[in-house]
Order: sequence, then structure tokens, then C-alpha cells
Amino acid sequence: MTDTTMLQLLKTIPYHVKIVEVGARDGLQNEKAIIPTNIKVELIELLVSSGLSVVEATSFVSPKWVPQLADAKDVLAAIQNVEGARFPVLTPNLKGFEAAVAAGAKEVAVFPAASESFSKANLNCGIEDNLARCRDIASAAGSLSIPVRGYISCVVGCPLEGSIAPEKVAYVAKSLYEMGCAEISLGDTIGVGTPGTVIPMLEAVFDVVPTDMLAVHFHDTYGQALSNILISLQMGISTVDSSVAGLGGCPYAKGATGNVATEDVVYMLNGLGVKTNVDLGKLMLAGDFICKHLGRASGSKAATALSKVTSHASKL
Ligand SMILES: CC(C)(COP(=O)([O-])OP(=O)([O-])OC[C@H]1O[C@@H](n2cnc3c(N)ncnc32)[C@H](O)[C@@H]1OP(=O)([O-])[O-])[C@@H](O)C(=O)NCCC(=O)NCCSC(=O)C[C@@](C)(O)CC(=O)[O-]
Repeated sequence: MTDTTMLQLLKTIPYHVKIVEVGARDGLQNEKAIIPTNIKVELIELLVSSGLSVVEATSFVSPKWVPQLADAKDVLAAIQNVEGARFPVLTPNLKGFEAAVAAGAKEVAVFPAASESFSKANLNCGIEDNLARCRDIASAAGSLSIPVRGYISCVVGCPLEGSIAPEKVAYVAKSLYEMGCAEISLGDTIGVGTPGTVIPMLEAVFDVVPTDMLAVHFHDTYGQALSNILISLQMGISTVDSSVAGLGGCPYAKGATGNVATEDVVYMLNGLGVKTNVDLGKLMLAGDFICKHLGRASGSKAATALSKVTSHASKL
């Protein structure tokens, strides 16, 4: 292939991609054994030192629903002086928002679903009631100049309802946009999407929200995340959520495995010549650190392969 053909194929890919690291929140929320706060804090510090500029830190949700993140206040307190990144936190209602602000949060995220059944399973209320809660948070955040990210779960498929129509996603995206969300992240919560379902979903959302306000959030249950990210980049998306070592899974989405691994995303973007400002070697140290603590192998194919190459090379 000539350089010109390659450039033609890649010309719509952005020059720079912002990675939103969700490992410390989405990655850990499903872990059964409670992880000590100092381990979470050290993970966040290692992630920041790899160059990641947005590291989602925790959630101010009910500890009865997500026991793993019951130490949200302590995590935020411990990272107050960590510089170099923003630390958004999830807030499902005003109670969570107020607790987050009191703990020092400077950015929050609301998280409605495009599926009525998943909304009830995850938040104990339907889409409309939850959007009303999101509006309350957006309004309270607006008066404190706190930016709000809006996540939409189940953008192509739901563990309870199956396929989700693109119009449903566009409806929730428009609602989040109109209430003033600064960024809207489109989540394939159970990782069932392929470019065949992601393209029509993105097209529907592009009709109602400016493309530069959108992010994509893929779980890798069916091994489709990188192809879904690539097609999203080709369609103009330049913000990608991912989780170090591919940690993750939603406690209310049975069977869903981890998020796409940040190391795999960075490896692909490096290969495409796209800037991320993330040092892959330092990112792998963060992945090693948390995998050692969890006592399991990394879910990142790139990190696994690169560490074998490195240990092989060191023996030569
Ligand atoms: C929304 C609720 C709270 C409703 O849960 P509920 O049971 O209906 O709440 P409630 O208002 O009846 O309160 C029940 C108890 O929770 C307390 N409570 C109430 N709110 C809070 C709060 N904010 N922080 C701390 N405590 C809280 C409240 O004070 C009360 O305590 P009690 O009187 O029984 O001792 C619950 O359903 C909840 O916390 N859900 C969150 C579940 C969750 O975090 N799921 C994972 C998120 S991941 C996701 O959604 C997908 C995403 C974003 O990653 C994208 C993707 O992957 O695609």
C-alpha cells in the first residue's frame, strides 16, 4: 500500500485522542473483595504519572448497591493534591452529588441508560425519573460551575432487553445535551456492539449532539472494542474511555466483562500515529500494580505481549 492510500484511509482519524481512564471506578466497582483505599489511591497516582489527563476516581453511589466504592470520600481526600489530571466521579442523585462536592469533587458524571429495564436494575428508577435526577444534578452543578459528564448505558444492547434502537440512545443523548452536560459518553455496557450496530447508533446521536462533545465507552466482551473504537474515530469521535488492564464489568449487567484495556487503545493509537500523551511503559506499570494486587493476569493483550517481549529481550 502506498503512503497516499494509507493517508486516504486514515484521513478522518483525529490527530489527538483524549483517553478517559475509568479503571479505578468502572474497573474496580465489580470486584468482590474490598480493595484497600491506599491501593486505589496508588493506582490512581500511577495512572496519572503515565500521562493520562482524565482519571475517573470513584462513585458516590449507595454502598449497599456498590460496596467496593464505599470509600469514595477517602479516595478523593487522598488525591486532592495529585496534580496533572482531572478526577471526575459518578453521582446518581443529589445525595451523591452533595457528598461528592463536600469531598472535593471538581467534576461529576450522571449515568442514565437507554434501556428502561437496565435503568431500573442499575438505579432503581426508570429512564424519565432518572433523567429528572440528572437534571437536578446538572442544575446544582451549573450553579457551582462544576462540569457534568453524561454517560449513557446500553447504547447498542441491554442484558435484559436485547437490542436497543438508535433513536432511544439519541433521545437520552439529546436530554443530556439540553440539560448542559459538557461531554456525553456512549457506553456499550455489555460489549455486544460491532461496527454494524455502532455506526447507526452514532449516526442517530450525531443528529442531536455535536460530535466533539461525544465519547465512546466500549466493553470488550465479544472482542469487538478496538474495531468499534476505530470506526468511531473514523466517524469523528476523539474521546475514548478505557480501563487499565481491561478491568471492569457492571455489577448490574451480568456476563459483561471488562472495558477495553487502555494499553490496547494506546498501542493501537501509537500505531496510527495518533497523539495521546500517554507513556505506554508507565501505563503498563499501573496495570502490573493492580493485577498483582488482584492476583490475576492483565486483560490487556498489548501489555501481555509487550511484557513477554521485554522479559525475552532481557534474557538475550
Ligand atoms: C441510585 C441509587 C442510590 C438508588 O437506590 P435506592 O435504594 O432506590 O435509594 P434510596 O434513595 O431508596 O436510598 C436507599 C439507601 O441508600 C442511601 N443512598 C441513596 N443515595 C446514595 C448515595 N448517592 N450515596 C450514598 N448513599 C446513598 C440512602 O441514604 C438509603 O440509605 P439507608 O437509609 O437505607 O441507610 C442506587 O441504585 C445506586 O447507588 N445505584 C448505583 C449503581 C451503580 O453504581 N452501578 C454501576 C454504575 S456503572 C454504569 O452504570 C455504566 C457505565 C457508567 O459504566 C457506562 C457503561 O459501562 O456503559
